[in-house]
Amino acid sequence: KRPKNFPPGPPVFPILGTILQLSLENPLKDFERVRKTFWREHRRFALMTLRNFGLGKNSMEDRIHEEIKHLVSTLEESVGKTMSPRVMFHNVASNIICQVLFARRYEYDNALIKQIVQCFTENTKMVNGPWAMLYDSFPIIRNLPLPFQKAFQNVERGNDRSSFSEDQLIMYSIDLYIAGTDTTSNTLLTGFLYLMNYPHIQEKCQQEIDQVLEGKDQATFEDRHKMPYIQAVIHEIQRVANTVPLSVFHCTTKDTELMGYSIPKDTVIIENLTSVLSEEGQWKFPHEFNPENFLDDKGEFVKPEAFMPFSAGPRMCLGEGLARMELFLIMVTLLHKFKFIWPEDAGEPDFTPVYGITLTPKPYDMKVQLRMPQ
Ligand code: HEM
Repeated sequence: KRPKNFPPGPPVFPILGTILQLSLENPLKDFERVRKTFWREHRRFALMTLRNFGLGKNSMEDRIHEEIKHLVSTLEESVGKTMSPRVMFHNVASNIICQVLFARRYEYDNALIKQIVQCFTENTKMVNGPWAMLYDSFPIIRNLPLPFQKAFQNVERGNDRSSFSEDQLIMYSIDLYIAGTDTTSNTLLTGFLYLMNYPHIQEKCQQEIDQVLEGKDQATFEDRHKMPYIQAVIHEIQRVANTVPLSVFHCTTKDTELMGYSIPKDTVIIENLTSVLSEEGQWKFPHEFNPENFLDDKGEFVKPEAFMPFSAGPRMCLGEGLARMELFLIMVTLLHKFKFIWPEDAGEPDFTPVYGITLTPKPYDMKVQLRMPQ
């Protein structure tokens, strides 16, 4: 039952609540429909300033460059061939966060890391998929042998159960590992999918990189201030990638008043980042891939307030600083060295992502060519 003075919303049915009004496969369109009808006034709240906790700067940059060297040699082995970048980008993001957490990296074909990446990839699709929604909505089914049990098994696999649940440190490390791997890798995958299919944008990036890096052997994060176009492209990639479309679900910890409405303690709050990142009126080209969304008339980089792929507020992504550094250094280094080509036999690109707690591009192949004599 809708509590007294609760914000307006779709009709609620006994027992079922609002579940019939959401597609279990991919509710993003339904949230958009519901937002248009009931939640327009809340937009202001979604436009709060981003806060960046960041991570130690120079040491981080060195770690990222160290990993990029492995990435570059993997790509060099693929020059002239077609390869699938999915596992590779997962490994890169995974190794960078592993360096932070455990001071070590894993070879890209390491069996343990392959298994972990596989488990987390499955879980990010399951966590807000149809079975998870049923799990959340109907506590009575939680002990039944239904497919959501697989998600719990995935988390437990390879760990000693008794110490696993007791050791908070392990939980923190896993949180950071998951948060730092799937997000960055899927953003990179989306980025290269678009750059291959918008070759003029890829070339324009390369021209700017060549100019700024002339005579230097590698990029620094500071170089971003001299690269407004690259900055715009990376931000536009993050905007269209919409990597964490519903952010992380929150919950009110006490009875809350919001714009005159009452929201009781323990209400689930879902942030619709999808709608902010493509909202008409906030973007010059809300529905296309166009770096102009982040450039002013003079070609200078500008960041509209509605750019919030890392969410907002006191619980916003604490890895934003690391993620932005990774995206910049990886994109710049790879575009400097290589040209990425959509294979002739790959057909029309499909930009529609696979829904989960993170959005993932459908698997694709890419062709790699060296740009400069090595
Ligand atoms: C492109 C990459 C990334 C995107 C789009 C992204 C996005 C997000 C979003 C939307 C949230 C939810 C914030 C909220 O609850 O309001 C979040 C939380 C979080 N992210 Fe990221 N993230 C990225 C990379 C990273 C990286 C590299 C790390 C590694 C340290 C990380 C660590 C975290 C953590 C620990 C949280 C939970 C914060 C909390 O609950 O207080 N993220 N991220």
